[in-house]
Amino acid sequence: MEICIIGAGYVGLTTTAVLAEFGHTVYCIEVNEKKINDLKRGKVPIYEPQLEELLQKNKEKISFTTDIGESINKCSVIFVTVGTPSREDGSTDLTYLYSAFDEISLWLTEFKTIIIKSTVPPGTNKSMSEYLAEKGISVSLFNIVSNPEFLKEGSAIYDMFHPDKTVIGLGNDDKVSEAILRKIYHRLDAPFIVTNWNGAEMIKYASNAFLATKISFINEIARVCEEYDADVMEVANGLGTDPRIGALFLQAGIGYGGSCFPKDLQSLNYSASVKSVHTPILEAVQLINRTQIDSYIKKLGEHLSLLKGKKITVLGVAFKPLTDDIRHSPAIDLITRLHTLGVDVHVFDPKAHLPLDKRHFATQHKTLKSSYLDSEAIVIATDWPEFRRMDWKHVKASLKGILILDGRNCVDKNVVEQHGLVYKGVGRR
Ligand SMILES: NC(=O)c1ccc[n+]([C@@H]2O[C@H](COP(=O)([O-])OP(=O)(O)OC[C@H]3O[C@@H](n4cnc5c(N)ncnc54)[C@H](O)[C@@H]3O)[C@@H](O)[C@H]2O)c1
Ligand SMILES: O=c1ccn([C@@H]2O[C@H](COP(=O)(O)OP(=O)(O)O[C@H]3O[C@H](CO)[C@@H](O)[C@H](O)[C@H]3O)[C@@H](O)[C@H]2O)c(=O)[nH]1
Repeated sequence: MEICIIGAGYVGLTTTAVLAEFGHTVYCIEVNEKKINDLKRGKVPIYEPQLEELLQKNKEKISFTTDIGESINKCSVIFVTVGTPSREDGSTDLTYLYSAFDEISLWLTEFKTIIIKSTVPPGTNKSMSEYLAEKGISVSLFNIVSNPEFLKEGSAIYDMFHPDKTVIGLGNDDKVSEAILRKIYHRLDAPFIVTNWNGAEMIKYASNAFLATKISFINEIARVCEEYDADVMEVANGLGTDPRIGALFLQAGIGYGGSCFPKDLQSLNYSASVKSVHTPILEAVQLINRTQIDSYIKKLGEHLSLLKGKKITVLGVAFKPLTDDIRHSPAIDLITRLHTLGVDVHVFDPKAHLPLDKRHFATQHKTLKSSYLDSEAIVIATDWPEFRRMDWKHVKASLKGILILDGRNCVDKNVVEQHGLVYKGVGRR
């Protein structure tokens, strides 16, 4: 099939690569000219494992362009993958979605299936259908389908090839889109969950809210563990063996971040509140996450007695490993807090960089080893694989202090202690 993908971000580029691998011809349309020029030269603007290789492998089937009209004319299917960020009040900013629909509307002369992959609040697919109708476009010229995406950054390609389900939400009278979606995704071995527009939108928000709840739950349990000489890793292990609970997303740490959980929880909260639905669980999940860094700043203060003027190394800038994405990164929150307290902050991340407006908060090093030379303490803020297997002998010889504060519970406590260093984790004994 010939498919248009609007937006060349994490979701748009992954969808482009995977659908091309499935044999489709893909036109990836993006407003940012620099991104398109880079992509045309084979330069992928984000770091995501396997993405560059898969785009390169399928380059004959992929066109990158800023010209929406020319591409739409060739395609019967349009995926919309533009960003849907949060507004100040927690509501979702749908500006990019509306701008994409404004552009699509100019070229709707033949029937198209418009698939919204962006995460959008309940009611949005319906609103977009009405929006096109209000522009005078006949409803016989389009079907809108909600097809939320569940990939995780750092394993986006794998996740898109191996989803646990494909969710599609259809308009009331839509009898044709399910077959089209099944044809697009013919290579996937996963059940289809077919519901209405609002059902699909809610599945996406409920999924992210539930995952974030698991994380805040285990972080709260970690706080209690610390007071009772219990180890949250052992508790999570025991807890996760119950299949009704499940072992995943029970990793205690300095909190969740990223481009999805923070904004999607706020958005769901907002969608509920405008209908006067009280959501104490969602609020508690966010409160725990907002305050999770506090106790680790306190631990640093207790160990070093005075933080002001001390040299401390933070390992990690990205919100999670295997990505250069820094949106809502807890590592950056931590760096910001330490900078505000007068700490001389030094950082290292294998892929991510501090944003321009926060570059002066810390010295960012090009190598791991140079980042901790003469530091009083190391704080692990992102669980990159290279931090798990650090050369602890070298660390001990290079540090001025002895504290390793593992904000992701990702390094071996015993190995660290064997090297004469002091280990403190999250909810650890
Ligand atoms: N990042 C993830 O891991 C992930 C996973 C699942 C779902 N989602 C959801 O998918 C959506 C996209 O997320 P993302 O992280 O890929 O966003 P992103 O910000 O990385 O990419 C969006 C891209 O769309 C482009 N764009 C905006 N308006 C456009 C227009 N009118 N025409 C063409 N291009 C346009 C932007 O320039 C940008 O490059 C969001 O709703 C997000 O919540 C993201
Ligand atoms: O046990 C855990 C698991 C994750 N995290 C943190 O949670 C955040 C989010 O991690 P993850 O969910 O792995 O990455 P995302 O790429 O944000 O993916 C989430 O958000 C996407 C966008 O909606 C969804 O598609 C995915 O299904 C959903 O997992 C990161 O800061 C992680 O460090 C923890 O603290 N403990």
